[in-house]
Amino acid sequence: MTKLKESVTFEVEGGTRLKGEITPQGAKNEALQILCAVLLTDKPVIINNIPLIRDVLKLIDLLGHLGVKTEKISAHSYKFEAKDIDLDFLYSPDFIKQGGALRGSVMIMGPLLARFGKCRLGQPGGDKIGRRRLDTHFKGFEELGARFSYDTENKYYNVDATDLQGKYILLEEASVTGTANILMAAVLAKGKTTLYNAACEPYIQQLCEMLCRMGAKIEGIGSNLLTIEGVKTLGGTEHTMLPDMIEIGSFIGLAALTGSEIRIKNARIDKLGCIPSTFKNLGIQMVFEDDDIIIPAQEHYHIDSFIDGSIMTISDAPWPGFTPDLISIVLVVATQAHGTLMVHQKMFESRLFFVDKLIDMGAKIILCDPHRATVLGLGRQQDLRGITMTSPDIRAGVSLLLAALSAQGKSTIHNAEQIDRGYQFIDKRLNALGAKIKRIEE
Ligand SMILES: CC(=O)N[C@H]1[C@@H](OP(=O)(O)OP(=O)(O)OC[C@H]2O[C@@H](n3ccc(=O)[nH]c3=O)[C@H](O)[C@@H]2O)O[C@H](CO)[C@@H](O)[C@@H]1O
Ligand SMILES: C=C(OP(=O)(O)O)C(=O)O
Repeated sequence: MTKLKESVTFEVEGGTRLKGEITPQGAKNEALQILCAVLLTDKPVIINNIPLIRDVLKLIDLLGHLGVKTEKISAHSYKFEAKDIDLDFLYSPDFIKQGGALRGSVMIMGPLLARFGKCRLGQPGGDKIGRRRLDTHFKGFEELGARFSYDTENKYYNVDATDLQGKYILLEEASVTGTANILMAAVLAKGKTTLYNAACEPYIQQLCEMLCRMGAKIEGIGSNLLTIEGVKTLGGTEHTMLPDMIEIGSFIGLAALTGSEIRIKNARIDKLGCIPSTFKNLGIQMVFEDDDIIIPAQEHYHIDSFIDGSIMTISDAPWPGFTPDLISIVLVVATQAHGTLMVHQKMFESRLFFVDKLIDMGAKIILCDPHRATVLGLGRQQDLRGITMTSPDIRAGVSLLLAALSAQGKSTIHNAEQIDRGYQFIDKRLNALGAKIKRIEE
């Protein structure tokens, strides 16, 4: 496995037009679910199109410590075999450290509970973007008959069960990782589980399809009502990750903000939901050719108004609404549009604070409150200027990178390892389009 550097800085020379083709990586959030699902069987599972990003590498490492055998088949394909699982590892300090390094680790709980009757976890990591409670996960496990306890002193979540029993569960929120976790527990529970208010992002749809290929019985895939008929065991399978829709949205934003012509290859346009139409609302032109998205070089783009003439608002919502993970990108793209945009980040309360850096770069943004920002587009009458900044989270980080690429002069982005959590070799791939990004690692 690639050795990960602790600290990464990007030095970016901005103001260059980019041109060329880029192929999106496999989806980060899907990969985290799919990798956890290998724990549900002792049979081999082959996974293709694995993005080689920080969070995924860390999860593969964690699975290895749990006893999952990993074999590299090719650059992005691995074979996993969870035959001899070492549950003692759950009680080691290393486990707490490794689990705490990413959000996705929380999804080992459902599979381990279902297959071995217990699991524990310290506070999972992930973006610091506001409160990220796990109540939905644990209430779901409890509904299936598990006992849950929280060790407040050591901050451990514990679950155990002798038998999981299917039932009707109404989730209190359509949590993405929560749905994945409860679903993975329910596939091996006795009898029928009905999950209502389930998340239905493409990540979850892909997980359901993988589980069905392993022998699970799931109906309602793609909806918020999943019906699961428990089975005794699951077998092996082969799974291929979808292209990362958040990367695709980021590349659409990159092309618009830098006035560049970019072709995004093999985008699985059928799986992008309202992402393309949301960027179209910002005035960004897109041509769909086969499964590629071509964004032509556009000097100017004009934000639409609503039909009644009122100011365009873009907000996040559970799927099929607009994903919260693209809100920061939409915001940065609006800084050079013509017109005004209200950005409403409903889910997370600390995800918009990075706008102070954009304001320092010359953007006109009013942060109305932690959830809402109004962007007054500069319409390229004034360029952003390069500055030194620190990336607070993955999506803010990539938004700052986009801003730096469009700005005049040099920008320095510290804490860029945050960007590496979700974007594979981003500097190399964008430099191949003509960007000037220098990676400094310590
Ligand atoms: C590893 C992974 O897959 N991470 C994704 C996952 O995180 P994760 O699964 O942790 O996020 P959740 O879906 O649980 O919830 C995210 C936030 O939205 C709130 N919430 C959620 C559902 C809802 O109907 N109403 C509501 O307000 C929650 O209270 C929470 O604050 O989903 C998030 C929401 O799409 C994404 O930003 C993350 O990239
Ligand atoms: C919030 C995100 O990731 P995580 O849930 O892994 O922190 C994200 O991918 O934008």
